[in-house]
Amino acid sequence: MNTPLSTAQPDLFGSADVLPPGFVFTPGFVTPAEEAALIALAATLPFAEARYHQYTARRRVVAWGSARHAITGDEPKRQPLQALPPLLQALRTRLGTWAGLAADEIVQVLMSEYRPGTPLGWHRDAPQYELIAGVSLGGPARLRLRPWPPESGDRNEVISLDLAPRSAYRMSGPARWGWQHGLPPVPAQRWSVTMRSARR
Ligand SMILES: O=C(O)CCC(=O)C(=O)O
Ligand SMILES: [Fe+2]
Repeated sequence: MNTPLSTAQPDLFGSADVLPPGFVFTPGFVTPAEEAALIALAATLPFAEARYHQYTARRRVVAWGSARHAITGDEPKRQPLQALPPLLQALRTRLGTWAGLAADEIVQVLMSEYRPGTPLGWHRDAPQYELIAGVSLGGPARLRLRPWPPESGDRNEVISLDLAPRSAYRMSGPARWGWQHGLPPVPAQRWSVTMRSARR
């Protein structure tokens, strides 16, 4: 059956044919043991709320990367990439390989913590970045995507994708530049690790 994007049904979540071009999703990218180790690492990190454009985001983040590549320039706990913990260095190499990047092309690593009930508002990532790749840990989340700018498509055309724990996603091309994304409030504690290359 041919299901239009605007009425994507729950049983189609994760199906590649309903995702925007340039969006790649894969379940089971990390093992439960790797996930547990990353969550244990998170417990040691100095998460803080970050200003995101004009508002303070409710998720808390830790960022590694040069000042030039900070999302907004005012993340409270930004650290150099050389200070990236070994577990995240290994993930940077693996996620980069999966996303088609050399590890050194990834100029920013962001770990985010979403306490239960925390949303992430509609946005496109800052334009100084090109490719975005992320891994989900802990609780589930539903990623929503809508065309951007609005006149480029049907504004009611919202695609939802369940981001299962341990899955990975990658956004480039149209999915990255021609769509916004956001998360409705998460039902349970969740972490994500997102990585970005510099805009070419
Ligand atoms: O938590 C996620 O997987 C999404 C994060 C995101 O969209 C971002 O950091 O820009
Ligand atoms: Fe984003």
